[in-house]
Amino acid sequence: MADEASPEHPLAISVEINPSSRENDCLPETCPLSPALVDHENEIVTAENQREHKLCAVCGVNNARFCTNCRQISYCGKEHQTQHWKAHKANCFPVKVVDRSSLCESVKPQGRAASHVLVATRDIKQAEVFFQESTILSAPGPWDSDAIEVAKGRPICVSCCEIIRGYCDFDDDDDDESTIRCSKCFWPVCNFFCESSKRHSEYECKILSANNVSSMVLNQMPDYECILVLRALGLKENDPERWMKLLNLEAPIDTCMDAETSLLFLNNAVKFVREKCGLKQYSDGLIRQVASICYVNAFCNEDHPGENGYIYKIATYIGDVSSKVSHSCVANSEWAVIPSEEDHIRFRALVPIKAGDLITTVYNYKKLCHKSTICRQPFLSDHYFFSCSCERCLDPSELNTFLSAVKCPSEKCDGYLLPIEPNKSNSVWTCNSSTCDMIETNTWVEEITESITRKFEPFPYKDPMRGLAKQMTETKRHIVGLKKLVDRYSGSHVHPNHYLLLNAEWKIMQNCYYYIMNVKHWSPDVIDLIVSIGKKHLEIFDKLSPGVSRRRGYILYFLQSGLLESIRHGTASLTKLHKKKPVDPEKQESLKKAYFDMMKMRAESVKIFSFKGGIKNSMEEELLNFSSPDQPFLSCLKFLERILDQSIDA
Ligand SMILES: C[S@@+](CC[C@H](N)C(=O)[O-])C[C@H]1O[C@@H](n2cnc3c(N)ncnc32)[C@H](O)[C@@H]1O
Repeated sequence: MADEASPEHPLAISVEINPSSRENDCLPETCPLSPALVDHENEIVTAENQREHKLCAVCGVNNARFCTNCRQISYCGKEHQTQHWKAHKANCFPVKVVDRSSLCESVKPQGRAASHVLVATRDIKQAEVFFQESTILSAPGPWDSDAIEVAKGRPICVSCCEIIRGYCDFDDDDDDESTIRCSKCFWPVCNFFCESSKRHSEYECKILSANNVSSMVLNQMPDYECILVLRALGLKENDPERWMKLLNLEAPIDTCMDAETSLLFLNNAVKFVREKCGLKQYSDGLIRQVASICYVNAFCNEDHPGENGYIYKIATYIGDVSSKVSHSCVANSEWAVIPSEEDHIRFRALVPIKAGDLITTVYNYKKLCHKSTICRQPFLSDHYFFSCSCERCLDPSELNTFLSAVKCPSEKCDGYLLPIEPNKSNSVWTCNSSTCDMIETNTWVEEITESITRKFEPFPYKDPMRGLAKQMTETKRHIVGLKKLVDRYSGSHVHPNHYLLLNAEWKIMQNCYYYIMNVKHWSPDVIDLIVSIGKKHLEIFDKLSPGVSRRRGYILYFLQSGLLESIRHGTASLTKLHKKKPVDPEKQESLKKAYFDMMKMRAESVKIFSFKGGIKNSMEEELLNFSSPDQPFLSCLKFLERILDQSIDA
C-alpha cells in the first residue's frame, strides 16, 4: 500500500494521480520542511531511523515502502499503514505537487495550460507554517517603475538585493563609493560580507570582472535583471542538482516571445550574457529558455514598496516546489523569505486549508493585493500569461468591497458603475442601481481613475519609518493633503472604498501612526483618523485578505496604537478626578472594554507578525519590537489599573 495515497486520505478520493507519473509527482525524498517544523513525537519508530533503514513504522520489518505523501515514513503494507494513519496523519507532509490534469474541475486553475499545481495532502491549520524550502536562486529585480520609485536613485546590493541606504550620489567620485562597490567587479554591494557571499563571488563576480561589465550608470537597470539569468546559467556548471530543478520548471518560451515586456527581458538577457559577459557557450535558445523560466516562476519583492511603507529589498526568488503554487487574489497562504545564503522561502496558511484544496498565494503583493481587478488582470496576463478567475476577479463588486466602483454619472442616481465582465479589459460598465440603466465604456472609467490618480501624485511614496518620522511638518502636510483629496472624491466621483482612496487612506494611517510616535502634542483628530480608517480597512481586508494576512496585521497594529492613545487621551482628565472620587462604574466598564479590544488587536497583530519576526530588516520585525510593552503602553496600563482597581497582565 505504501505506494497508494494514505487511507482516509482525502487525496485518495479527490485527486486521481496517474500511476506512471506518480514518482515525479512525489516530493523529493528529502522532505523540504526543516526538522524543527515537523513533529515526530507520535511516530512509533523515529522518522530518521525508519527512513534510513526503511523499517515499517509499525512492526519494524525491513524494506518497507514510503508513504507517497511525505516519503518520510514506511510501512510493510496496507494493513500497517491503515493502523498507523491516526498517529501519522498530523505529521504527513502537508503538500504535494500534482499534475493539473488530474484535478477535478472545481479546484483546477483555469486558463493557459500550466502543468503543475500544489495541493494540500491533509488539513492545514490557520497560521501553520506548512512548507519551507531553500530557493533555487535569488537575484536583484525586477527593475520596474515601482522599483525605480522606491530606490530613488540608490543602488541595490547585487548580493543581498537590499537598497543601499544612506547612500547619496552613486556617481560621485568620493571615498564612499569604494565602500559600496565590490572590490573586484565594482557592482554595488552593502559591505564586505555581501561582496564575499558565495552567491555573488563564486560565479558572476568573476564573469563581470573578467569582462569589465560595469554598472556605472545606475539606472541602466535592465542589466540588474539579467543577473538573475546569469546566476541561473551559472548553476549549469556549479550546481547540477539545482540546474536540473530549474530546467524542470515551467518554461513558456513561445508565450514570452509573443509579449512585449517578456520579449524585452529575453532579448536583454541574450545580449547581456553573450555580448556583455562574453559567454558564447550559451546559445540564444538556452538563454531564452532560462530567461522564460525566470520570468514566469519568480516571486518578487518580498517587502512591498509603498504599500506597507517599507522597502528593503528589490529581489526575485525562484523555488522548486514553491514555483508550483498557483496564484489567487484571495489566497489561502502567504509567503516570506528568510534571508540567508540560500534564501529559504516559506509558506503559512492564512486560513484553515482543507485536504485536497489547491494551495494559492498572491504572486506579487505590491502589484496585486490592494489593486482593483482592472489593474490586477493586465499585470497577471503580462507577467504570468493567465486570466485569473478567482472569486474576487469574477465578482464585479470584488466581494462587496466595491474597490473599482465609479459613481454613476446620471444626475439623480446614487448608484455606482461596475464592470459586467470584470476580468476583461474592454468590459462595459453598468449602474448597480436597479432603477438606472446607465452604461459606460471602459475608456470612460479609465479616464476618471487616471485623472484622480494624477491628483494624488503630489503625495508620492515616502518611507515613514525612517526619513519622514523626523520631518513631522512634511508628515502633517501629507496627512492633511491626502485627507482633503479623499474627502473630495469619496462618494462623488468614486465609491468610498475605491482602491485609489484606500491607498491614500493607507498612507494617511501610516503617517498618523508615525506622527503620534514622534510628536508629543498631537491633536485628537489624528487619533480619530487612525481609528476610523483602521476600522474601515479591517472590514474590507477581512474580505480580500482574510485570516492572518500581513495586511490585516498592519491594520490591526495601527488601529490598536490609535485605540491605545485614545484610551490614554480620553481618560487623562480622569486621573486628576480619580484622586478625589472613584471613577463612575459606567465609565470604568467602557474603559475596560476599550482596553480589552485593544489588547486583542495587539495580540492578533503580534501573532501575524511572528511569521516574519526574527527576519532581519522586515517591517514586521520592527513593529514587533514596537509592540513589546513600551513606555506609553505601560503608563496606560498603570493608569488603568489604578482606576479599575485591579491588576491587568500586560
Ligand atoms: C509560478 S508558475 C506556477 C506553476 C506552474 N503551474 C507549473 O506548471 O509549474 C505560474 C504559472 O502557473 C499558471 N497559473 C498560476 N495561477 C494560475 C491561476 N490562478 N489560473 C490559471 N493559471 C495559473 C500560469 O500559467 C502561470 O504562468
